[in-house]
Amino acid sequence: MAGASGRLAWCRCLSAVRSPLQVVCFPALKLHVSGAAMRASLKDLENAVNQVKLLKKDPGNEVKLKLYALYKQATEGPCNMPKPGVFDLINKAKWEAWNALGSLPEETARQNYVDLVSSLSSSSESSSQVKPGADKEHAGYGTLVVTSEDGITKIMLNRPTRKNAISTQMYQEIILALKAASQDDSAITVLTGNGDFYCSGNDLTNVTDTPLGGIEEKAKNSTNLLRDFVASFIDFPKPLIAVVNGPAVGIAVTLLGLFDIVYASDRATFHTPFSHLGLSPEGCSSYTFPKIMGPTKATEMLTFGKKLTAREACAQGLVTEVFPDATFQKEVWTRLTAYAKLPSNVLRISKQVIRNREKEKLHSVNVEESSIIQGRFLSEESMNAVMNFLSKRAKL
Ligand SMILES: CCCCCCCCCCC/C=C/C(=O)SCCNC(=O)CCNC(=O)[C@H](O)C(C)(C)COP(=O)(O)OP(=O)(O)OC[C@H]1O[C@@H](n2cnc3c(N)ncnc32)[C@H](O)[C@@H]1OP(=O)(O)O
Repeated sequence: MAGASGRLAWCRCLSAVRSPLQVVCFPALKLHVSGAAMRASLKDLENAVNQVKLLKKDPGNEVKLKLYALYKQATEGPCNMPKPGVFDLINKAKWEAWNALGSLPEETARQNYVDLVSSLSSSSESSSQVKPGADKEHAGYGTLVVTSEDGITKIMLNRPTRKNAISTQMYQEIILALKAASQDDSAITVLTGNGDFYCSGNDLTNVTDTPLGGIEEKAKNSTNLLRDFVASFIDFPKPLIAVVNGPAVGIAVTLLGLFDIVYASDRATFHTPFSHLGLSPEGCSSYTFPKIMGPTKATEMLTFGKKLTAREACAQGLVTEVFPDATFQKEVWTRLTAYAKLPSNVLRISKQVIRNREKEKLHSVNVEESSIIQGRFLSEESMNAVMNFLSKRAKL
């Protein structure tokens, strides 16, 4: 176990390996209006920030630094940070890019940011499958696209450039989207991913923003969030269907045991590398997986990280049916549209008859797994594994 000071150093180290694009992609928009005469509006800036997330091609470090600097200048004004030390290469590069903008007015920085993103977007076709402005789209989500149509509420994970990794914001938004879907008039609810992945699991950079209370508080907050997140799947009252459009990793796989139907493209794979990350099973998988596939197959997956193809996952009962990737979307949505025409009350009732007697057990498993994983977050094994991942992806 690392000591408290070791943990603090570790957190600082993690912050240092964030790439500029990451900072540009996931800023909490702390905007303040600084004048009436603006060209690009605050909304334009927000839209541009969202557009960056959909860029298909990595724009390269130079452009990422430029975006970072313009965003900081547009939202906070001239560089106000002490210069990082010589060995803090990434933060130093970011500081230099921001500082180089001198006293450039915030409005100009905002306009330059919007122009730069617009030029990048026109040269890089968006990888989104989302039809912008689809009229049944629910507004207000930053990491999801939620639509309701033909009796189906579709919750689409929408961070394709991060393989739909689940950031803290995405955990919170999924909880909200499930709550809303449980109360809307759709008959069924679908979870799927935008782009080539279904979901790459927990966003491993979730650990980098450590609160004042330190890593212990972070682990406690994260565990509470994880527990509430999983509970919202356990409690979901109507048929919940996973449309697994590509590879699934970690918590995106374990949760499948709580879905009512799982349809997968034959391109999908199912991988839970918990031991490699020093983590223990979550999402009630320590209970649902042995029930679904038997304890030995569950152990191969959850303890030894064996990756399954879609057909293997189907043979083991984790997946309901596998479709060829070329016809996956068409076949699945045709099927689901027909299912959603069934009377919605009886769909709810049937789900509850099938699932309710397990609910109490699932909640107690969730609480137990969350408490065990809280200890794992703080373990050296887990910290080292996350550090390795983040160091490898730091490109500066
Ligand atoms: C102490 C507090 C802790 C807070 C925790 C919150 C509570 C919940 C915890 C739940 C327990 C854990 C559950 C899990 O889900 S464990 C599994 C986590 N996921 C992974 O280990 C996958 C990691 N990613 C990969 O292995 C590969 O990226 C992947 C196979 C998914 C794709 O490989 P590919 O080569 O096709 O693509 P890239 O690697 O180039 O990926 C593109 C960019 O996306 C970034 N990426 C991908 N996955 C993640 C991820 N999970 N987290 C963060 N970022 C991710 C990747 O780094 C690339 O970014 P860059 O272009 O900037 O390099």
